[in-house]
Amino acid sequence: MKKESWIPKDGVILEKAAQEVVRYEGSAYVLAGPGAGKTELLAQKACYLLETNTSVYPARILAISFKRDAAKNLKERVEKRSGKEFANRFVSLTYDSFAKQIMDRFRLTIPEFYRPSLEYEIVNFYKRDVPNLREEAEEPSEENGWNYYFDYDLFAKTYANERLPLRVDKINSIESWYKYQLWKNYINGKENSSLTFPMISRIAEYLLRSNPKILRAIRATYSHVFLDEFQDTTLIQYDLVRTTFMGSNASVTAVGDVKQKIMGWAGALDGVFNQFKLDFKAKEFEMVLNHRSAPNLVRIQTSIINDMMGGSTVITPSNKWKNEDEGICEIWNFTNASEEAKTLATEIKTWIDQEKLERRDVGILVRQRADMYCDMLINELSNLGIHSRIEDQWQDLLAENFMKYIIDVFSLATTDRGPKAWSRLISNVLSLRGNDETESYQVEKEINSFIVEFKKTIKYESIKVTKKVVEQWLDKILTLIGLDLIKSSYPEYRKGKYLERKVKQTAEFLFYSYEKHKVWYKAIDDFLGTYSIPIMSIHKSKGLEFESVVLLGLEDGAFWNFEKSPEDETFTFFVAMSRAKTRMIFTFCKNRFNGQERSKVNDIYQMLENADVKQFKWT
Ligand SMILES: Nc1ncnc2c1ncn2[C@@H]1O[C@H](COP(=O)(O)OP(=O)(O)OP(=O)(O)O)[C@@H](O)[C@H]1O
Repeated sequence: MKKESWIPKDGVILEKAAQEVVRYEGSAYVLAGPGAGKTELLAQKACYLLETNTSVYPARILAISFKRDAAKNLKERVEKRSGKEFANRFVSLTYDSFAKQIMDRFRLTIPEFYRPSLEYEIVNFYKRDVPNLREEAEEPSEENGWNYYFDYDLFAKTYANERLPLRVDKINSIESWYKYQLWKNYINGKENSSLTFPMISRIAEYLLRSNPKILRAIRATYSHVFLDEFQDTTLIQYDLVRTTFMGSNASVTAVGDVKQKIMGWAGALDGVFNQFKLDFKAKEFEMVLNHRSAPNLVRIQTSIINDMMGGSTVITPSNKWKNEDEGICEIWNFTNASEEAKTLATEIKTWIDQEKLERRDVGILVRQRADMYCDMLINELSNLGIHSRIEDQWQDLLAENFMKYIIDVFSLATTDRGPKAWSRLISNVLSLRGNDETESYQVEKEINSFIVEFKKTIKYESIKVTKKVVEQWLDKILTLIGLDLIKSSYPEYRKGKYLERKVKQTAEFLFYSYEKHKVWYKAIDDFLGTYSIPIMSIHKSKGLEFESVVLLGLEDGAFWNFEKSPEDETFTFFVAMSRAKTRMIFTFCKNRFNGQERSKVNDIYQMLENADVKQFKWT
């Protein structure tokens, strides 16, 4: 297709800056607030590049996101709009999987000291692991004049901040000595190495930097690179991107919102947009529309942005709304937590009934510990016949690459909603096996006869459904689809027992849903969360949106780190409040746990007051 004839997909109308970004050929960065359509812009740009052959065949486009479900969502949008064939050239990965794929693929070129064993374990390294490290290593004698007291927290955050190789001759402090020990122990200390993702990123970066041939090959693969949620990129992640693409022919487009930088605690790089601008000679674009939130919410968000950042940003709601005052934002004050739970449950039920909301249209967010903050609410909702669940574990599991096969086979065997699942499944299997449409008859026959049999098994009443039985069914489904192919097509499954572990977890969760409903078609929906109000931490809500949002516990206790990191915590609050399309409720509960105040988070309340957000006292 000619560039001039291309128009955005699905009837989407892009604002002027977004249209320019789609067609801009150089590297660029796009700053835009919540709901501006940053992710949507990347999907549209991918369609444009592929359909107009601006990304010249057979080059690929690489998109890097933070979360697995975000990467999957982006890929699906491109696939839906441009078709599988084009979408095959759109590679959508997380930072972690990008680094891991490079390391796994070129493992043998890594210098011995840093080369992990073929099978390795992925681990985390926290502050609490530092004492173990100290115990395991034989500490050097104290004659060197070093200060033997060091900050474990800082160490755990920065152990991989330096580029490899570590210089033995530069070991001049207890921290640098332990950094070296950590790499040595984790890589070579046991038969199988243990690696954290920051270590994997560092190894991948080192590998590319020291192997120009491999670097050239990777650069030749990608014509364009997209970086989503760029504000949260860490020093280590950025270093990998820079080594891979700075000075290459790839145009790199980074999108993000500095006001949603919520990974500061995890090392998000300050000033990363400026650094990117210099390194990639990138042009700045700014988008000013908010396609998500109702006008009154956009007004409040804008007031808060201007309080947070200074200046006088203007953000415009989209023109789909009828009135300027559409959108509710309120603070609800409670004295005790059981009243809070009862009131919220009753109100949520009213929203669902009167506004015909689906369960998934309501999002309940907490700063942390959803289990502790929401147990009463979960019970009260359940008393009213509304199921809710803490999404964190499901979110990651449902984004697994093998899940689509399992869900479609299961749905086809247990429900009557056939045609969509059927054509999706066949098309996914054909593409996994590298077959073309002419071979579809054979594949359809094979899968159909499996499903006919599977239906009988599932319906067979005397079968006692247990976790083990479900696990066996899942194994059979994956064997039908092609277990080896699944392993070879998705790099995360190539090594170790990760796939087995995830299949086991799927069986466990499916079984749990089955136990609740005792009929499979309901169990599948339950597993997918169709019947549940999602509850999650603000961090997990990044990139998501809901018709109505409740942020439960805008209190000192929940935002306990506010004094130490006011900026991070304010941005976190801002992420929460910008998830709402039409209703945003904050709650404060005086007697939660051992009593709550709002003095530490007073700045947030002040900003809400400045924006004329009203408070209500319920009890
Ligand atoms: N040009 C557009 N026209 C109409 N709707 C749009 C457009 N762009 C995005 N949207 C819709 O607006 C919502 C927000 O889009 P998206 O998630 O891409 O925003 P974002 O900038 O990534 O948001 P955030 O940073 O808050 O996560 C989505 O429902 C999306 O479908």
